[in-house]
Amino acid sequence: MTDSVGAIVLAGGRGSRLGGADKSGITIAGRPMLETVVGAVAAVAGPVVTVGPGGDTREEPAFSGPVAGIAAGLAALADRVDLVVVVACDLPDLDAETLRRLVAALGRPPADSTGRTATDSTGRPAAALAVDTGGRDQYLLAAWHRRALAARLEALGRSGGLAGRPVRALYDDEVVTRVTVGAPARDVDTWAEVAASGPIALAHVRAVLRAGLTPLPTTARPPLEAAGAVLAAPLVAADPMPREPVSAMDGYALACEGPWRLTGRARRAGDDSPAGLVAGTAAPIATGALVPAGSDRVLRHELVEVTRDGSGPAVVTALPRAAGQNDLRPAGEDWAAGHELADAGATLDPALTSAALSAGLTSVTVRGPVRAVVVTTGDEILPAHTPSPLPPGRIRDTVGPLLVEVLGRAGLACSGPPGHCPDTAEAMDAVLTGRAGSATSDADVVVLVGATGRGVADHLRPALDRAGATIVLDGVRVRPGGSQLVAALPDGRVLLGLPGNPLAAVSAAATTGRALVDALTGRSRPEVLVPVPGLDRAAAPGRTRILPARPDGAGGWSLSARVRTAHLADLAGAPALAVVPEGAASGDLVEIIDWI
Ligand SMILES: Nc1nc2c(c(=O)[nH]1)N[C@H]1C(S)=C(S)[C@@H](COP(=O)(O)OP(=O)(O)OC[C@H]3O[C@@H](n4cnc5c(N)ncnc54)[C@H](O)[C@@H]3O)O[C@H]1N2
Ligand code: MOO
Repeated sequence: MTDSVGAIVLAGGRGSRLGGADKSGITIAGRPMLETVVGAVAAVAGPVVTVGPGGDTREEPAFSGPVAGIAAGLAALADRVDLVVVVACDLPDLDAETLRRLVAALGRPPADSTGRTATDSTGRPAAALAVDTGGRDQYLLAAWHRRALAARLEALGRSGGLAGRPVRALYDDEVVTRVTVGAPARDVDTWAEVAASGPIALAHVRAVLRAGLTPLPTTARPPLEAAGAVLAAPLVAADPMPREPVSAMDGYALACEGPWRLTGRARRAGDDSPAGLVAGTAAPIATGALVPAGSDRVLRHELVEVTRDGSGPAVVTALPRAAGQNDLRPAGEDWAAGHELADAGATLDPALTSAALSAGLTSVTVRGPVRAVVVTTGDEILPAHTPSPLPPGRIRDTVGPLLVEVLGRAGLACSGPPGHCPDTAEAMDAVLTGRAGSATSDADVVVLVGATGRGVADHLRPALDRAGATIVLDGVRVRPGGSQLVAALPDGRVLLGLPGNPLAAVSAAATTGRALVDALTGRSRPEVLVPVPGLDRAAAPGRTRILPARPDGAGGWSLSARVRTAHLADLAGAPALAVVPEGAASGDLVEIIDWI
């Protein structure tokens, strides 16, 4: 009789080393890790129980750790099975064969002599535990005799409880056979490990860059000098708005009940007359003028009638429709001193810069603006203004000068015209070590166009190696722009490598360029999501597509189905790029990016 096998897949946890990301949703090699793991498990096990948010069951209490998760999974399996496979959801290389080996090892006496007491009277091990390539136990890749696992959990429950227990505790005092499974036991705990697993999903670019790059230092500057930068601390008003009681309209300042004798001195904006109003009197007042002491109301002149009766002062009477109206803006009507106008992460756009001035701030704490320089590569590239006829095989630079604008929209402030780097190792070394001129050495980010491929003329990767750079991102599962690259240079600059084809360069500048600014400045940025018809036809398997998007004149967007990447003609007249993930279906919302 063969033993029946069930499986517990742990898909909870806080992903603390992943910035709190949900591990099960992380895609490696184009596949969510959870899908890979469940696929492998389903090939060897009958009932499969996933434990975690959105799974079949959850640990009690939530986030109380893997041991509590395994207990919840076992309770859901009940006694339907003899053997239980226990796996974490973060094993992107797991395969069915590895699980079969673990299950098979349960039937044999332990291969290694643990010297511990057997709990199984047959002498078989209680559990078979995977060992990875580094010789480390992988506690969340194992097979168990169900009864042994149940007994072990019960024992742990009695001695200190299951919550927060390290998973290693399951194996203490058990007869465990270790099976060296090697590579399939690799787990993914950090974004660096995600990025090292080959081209990443476009959706992960932001998190990978945030984890792999150091934010720029903060500086305190007057608001106008910080325009375009990102707040590193909340923007807190120093002054109330308005600072003093002022009139919102041209009209009359009034004291107490009317009708009012018009005896007060007229007030203009900028007036600082100390004279007040006595009860029953009025004074003409301009928009923005300080309200005189003693007045408790302002009415715009459309709401009053002014009558002159003989030689006495004119009389101001409120019209019936003035009931309940008051055009006096008390101090602090819009905000009080100490009010938080914007959170850290907000961009000092012209509006927020202006608001900082309204709030009386003389200095704001910011990161950025990120300073960038564009360097094109390729011996075939001639300056954009080169007259015809061009020598055979040469082309004009059709993207460098325009990238400055695209990068600016993404939040990268480019200084000067693009530089050019010939296809030699020495020239590339000079760019990466800052010897290529002050523009490249002063920049926070060097944006390199071309040379991201692995062709005969591409010197970038060997040069990064020689420079001692750390590659943070090498390839994205996106078309166009798949070969893009981001590296941290030892001197603190960041290299953004854009693929050479012009449309790919623009597309990567608009998407990864934005994510790069987010990472370097802590910028927060909401995505713009819109419905787009015909999405299923636009989506492609295996990668995200970036397609030119045009307003359709009826409140929606239409996408270009086909794009050629060697020029920007297909982008002409398209103010946005649409990000169409693999598997996008009609009715889904897609992100659109205003690339220009
Ligand atoms: N064996 C493979 N070859 C290529 C692949 C691939 O997957 N396997 N991908 C292709 C794609 S897609 C792109 S994009 C490029 C990316 O390669 P590079 O970043 O190394 O780009 P270059 O080779 O330097 O240039 C590519 C193409 O673009 C033209 N170019 C470059 N700079 C400019 C410029 N400033 N203005 C106008 N045109 C420019 C250059 O002449 C090339 O024609 O790799 C493909 N190959
Ligand atoms: O980067 Mo290429 O399509 O992706 O032109």
